Amino acid sequence: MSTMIRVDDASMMFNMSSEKIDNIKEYVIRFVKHELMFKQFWALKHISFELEKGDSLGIVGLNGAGKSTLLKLIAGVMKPTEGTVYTGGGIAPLIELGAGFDDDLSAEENIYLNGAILGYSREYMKERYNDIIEFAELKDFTQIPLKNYSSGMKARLGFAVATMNVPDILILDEVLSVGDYKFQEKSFARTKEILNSGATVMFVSHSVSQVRQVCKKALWLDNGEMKMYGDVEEVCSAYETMA
Ligand SMILES: Nc1ncnc2c1ncn2[C@@H]1O[C@H](COP(=O)(O)OP(=O)(O)OP(=O)(O)O)[C@@H](O)[C@H]1O
Repeated sequence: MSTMIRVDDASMMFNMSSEKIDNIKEYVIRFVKHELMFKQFWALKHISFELEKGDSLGIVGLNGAGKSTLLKLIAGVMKPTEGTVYTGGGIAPLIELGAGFDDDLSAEENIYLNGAILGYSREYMKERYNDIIEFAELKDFTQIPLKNYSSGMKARLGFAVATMNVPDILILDEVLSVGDYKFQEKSFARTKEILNSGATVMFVSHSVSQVRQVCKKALWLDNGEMKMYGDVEEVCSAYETMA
């Protein structure tokens, strides 16, 4: 089996300003004078695990436990302060759906723009276009600027674009709770399809039942530390009774 994700003793530290500064001028003066006071905050501490092709890992934990931070390290959005993160394939990070969209452009323009950013040709995107619009259920809204979309419509478009291909690694941060009930079922089914095609999936959700349905393994994060890692049922039951 091939290793798709390897996290080796990764820790993430943020500098938090420890005093309240009300205006930018004072901030700049203090910055230049090296008078800014920072407090070190470790959002993740000594995280290690390894996932192979086809593995699915759910991450559970209370608010602020470090779940999204861990996904951002895997997606390459941030580098760990200490330790290493290895990924072995193309990643579809669904962290903030529609983050790459331009609100002044229509859905059609955004789809082609997104395709271009991801390196796909116009012809290729033309082939995928109808599938994307159909999946997002936006047939009657393709020419409207995204600023006039509801947040659910935007999220649907984001999910449809991000999952138009089966990636090697799929990263989902609370995205199966976007859209209405019907769309949630559809996006859930597509996630299962992607998993069944052999992708490696990392999934963050506050819904423990969704984690159980999607994942084989689970990681319980507690204040940035690995509280428990292993079989999804064991970790989720412990989390439900102890958290
Ligand atoms: N860019 C940042 N700068 C400073 N602190 C940050 C930054 N990003 C995250 N944090 C802090 O790191 C901690 C972990 O945040 P994170 O978003 O990973 O938690 P989470 O488990 O995903 O929480 P939630 O369930 O509420 O979404 C929090 O205390 C948060 O305030």
